[in-house]
Amino acid sequence: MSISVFIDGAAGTTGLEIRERLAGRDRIEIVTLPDDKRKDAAARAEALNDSQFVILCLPDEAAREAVSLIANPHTRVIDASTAFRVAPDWTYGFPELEPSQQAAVAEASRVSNPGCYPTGFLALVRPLIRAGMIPVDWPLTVNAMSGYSGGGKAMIAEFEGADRAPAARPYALSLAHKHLPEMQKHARIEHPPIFQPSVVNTYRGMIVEVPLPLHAFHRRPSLEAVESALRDAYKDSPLIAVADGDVGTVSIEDDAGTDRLTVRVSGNPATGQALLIATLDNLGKGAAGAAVQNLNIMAGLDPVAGLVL
Ligand SMILES: NC(=O)C1=CN([C@@H]2O[C@H](COP(=O)(O)OP(=O)(O)OC[C@H]3O[C@@H](n4cnc5c(N)ncnc54)[C@H](OP(=O)(O)O)[C@@H]3O)[C@@H](O)[C@H]2O)C=CC1
Ligand SMILES: CC(=O)N[C@@H](CCC(=O)OP(=O)(O)O)C(=O)O
Repeated sequence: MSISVFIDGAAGTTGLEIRERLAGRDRIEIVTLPDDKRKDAAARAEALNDSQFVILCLPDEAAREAVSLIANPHTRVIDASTAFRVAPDWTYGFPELEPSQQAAVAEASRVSNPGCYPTGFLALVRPLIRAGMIPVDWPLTVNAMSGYSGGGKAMIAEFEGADRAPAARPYALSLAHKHLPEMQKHARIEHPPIFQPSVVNTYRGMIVEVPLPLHAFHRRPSLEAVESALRDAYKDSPLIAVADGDVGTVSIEDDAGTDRLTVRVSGNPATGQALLIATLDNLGKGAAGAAVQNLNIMAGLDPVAGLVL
């Protein structure tokens, strides 16, 4: 028996990537609307209510509208937007985040797909906070860079249309990026981190970095202990891996074009300063890959079916 999956926003950057991952899959019937109906509220309401699963790849306001159009208890929703990521009645769709999270996603009716930057940040810090290595009241900082597809169709047009697109553009300089509430809530920390991203002139890929002064933590964990805790957290994960050996060089292309996320632990043992680094694809584990992983889990299918490993 197959499942029906309506992709609302299927013509957008994330929607197209989800379609690619679902195309040709057994047991999945993809529902999309013709171009002249894709913003028609009545047509969307019908597809939203007739499908077993819907994946929303829309701006926040349109995602909220889509959820309000669902008038039955059967349709299960995965929302790729920021709209519901800290909503108490939604399940956060990061199956690797906690030992119980995959089971929670499997049962859920409403799943919020994580933001791309929080995916990197949480993969780096949540196991260390859970293990008591990073104190919950520590003022964490995060620096990151993203390919320009992270800003959707509008930013793609901006970078690809410009005579001279910037090589790198730091932003969110007022330290109020929309991902802060999500980072704080799901890391389970007392203060939002200082988060300062940059968009760079490449289509896809991300690097997320968290520096840690291990010498200042009351337990003074070693670099080896930090790496071991992260390795333990992801030992059974098909998508998240902790890199072996010397970190060497890191590039934004490392996991671009895949649904993987790689964690690296670097630093200076003499000073007790660590640098945690995650690479991922903003459109892979940062968006479409995660949405398809959540769909697979909710539908009782192989969690990584259709993903690029
Ligand atoms: N890009 C990324 O790396 C990531 C994106 N996300 C999130 O995923 C969501 C989609 O982002 P992204 O794909 O980048 O954005 P895009 O702008 O590329 O695509 C959004 C799509 O939604 C359509 N749309 C807008 N309003 C409506 C409406 N009322 N009804 C139906 N369709 C509508 C747009 O139509 P039109 O084509 O006419 O503009 C467009 O096709 C956003 O919430 C974003 O924050 C999450 C993680 C990463
Ligand atoms: C480069 C760029 O602009 N990136 C986006 C985040 C992309 C993402 O994670 O999407 P959500 O909007 O769903 O959270 C930004 O910083 O707003």
